[in-house]
Amino acid sequence: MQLNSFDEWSPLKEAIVGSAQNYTSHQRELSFDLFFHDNIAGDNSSRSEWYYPRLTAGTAPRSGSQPIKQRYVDELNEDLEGIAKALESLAVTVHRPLDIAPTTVQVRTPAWEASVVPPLNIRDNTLIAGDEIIETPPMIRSRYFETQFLHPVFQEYFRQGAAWTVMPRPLMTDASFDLSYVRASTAGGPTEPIEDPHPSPYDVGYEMMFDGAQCLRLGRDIVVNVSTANHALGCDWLERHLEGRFRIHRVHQLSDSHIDSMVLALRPGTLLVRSEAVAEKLPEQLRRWDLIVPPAPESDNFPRYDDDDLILTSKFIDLNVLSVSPDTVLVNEACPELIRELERHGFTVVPVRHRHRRLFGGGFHCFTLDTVREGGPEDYLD
Ligand SMILES: NC(=[NH2+])NCCC[C@H](N)C(=O)O
Repeated sequence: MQLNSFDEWSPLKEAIVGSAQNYTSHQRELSFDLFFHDNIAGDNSSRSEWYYPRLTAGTAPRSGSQPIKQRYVDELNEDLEGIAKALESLAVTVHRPLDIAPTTVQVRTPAWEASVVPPLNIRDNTLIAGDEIIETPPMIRSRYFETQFLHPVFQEYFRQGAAWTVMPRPLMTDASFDLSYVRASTAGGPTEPIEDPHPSPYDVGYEMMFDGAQCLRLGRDIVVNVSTANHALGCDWLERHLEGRFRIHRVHQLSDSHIDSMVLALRPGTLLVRSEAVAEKLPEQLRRWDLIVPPAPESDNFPRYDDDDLILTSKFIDLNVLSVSPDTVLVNEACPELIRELERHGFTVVPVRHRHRRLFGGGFHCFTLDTVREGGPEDYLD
């Protein structure tokens, strides 16, 4: 089918589901620590205090490769199969990425090298803007070529007529990163400092670094979270590139980067939000929509982990639901409060198992990329 995805809720026809095959480790280095700063270093607004492994007291290394227990990877892959099956049972055609090779693959550029991670949170590095695939410039070095694992699928959409664009790639030296957000957000919580950036002959100042998951798509409007100078450059690019086709609405520091555990659009006129405070930061037209604010998740929603298991998301990660239609939503079965709340608002909930979302940085919305939905470039903000 032709690529067509303008919103987050209209009837879903085709989607890609990420893969965790051969996920063996996280590589802790500057770009990883910066990206997950709010989770691994801690900030009171998003970090859970429940049995949070203490990095300084525990055995977790502060830099280098940190192995992930095979059991978690196996269970994650089982859950990913379950997500794919659930979508297929709802008549959605599911595509899967290429698997990465079982031996550790390294990426090397003139400026640095990093070990590659599998294409799991595929929402992050691609934005589908209507009939166009836009590969976004990553913020984590190990994800630099992640979209290549999606190329067999992208090539097929290209053959069917899709536009396909790659945003400019950063040199991504330490000096490329705007550290102001993480430096400011360390106030008030137990924190660990970000390593000092090292100079490189390839320094060019702040560069464009931006994830597709910073965007909330609403027909002809796209709401974009901008928290750093890197994001602002990415958003400038997007605005110029999409001019005349989409309207961009910036929100300032709604989260560290991704928007999809803060606010999700479930149907025209209805938003699922983490809190009332989140809703206040949204563009004015959206503040008139109905808000669903579910009760904060309970600690027993999550597995208990060891001190050397890195936790990469906040406790709000299960807000990261995937809409299959304006009245049907895929929700983590471990989240009874959220399920009840959505049912109370008239949604049909399809409960699906996903155990280790806090270890792998994403929920159902992050793990998927919706490539074909029925909706078009409607104006929902009028
Ligand atoms: N597209 C994504 N990977 N989204 C995940 C965002 C998770 C968010 N940082 C949280 O901790 O709640």
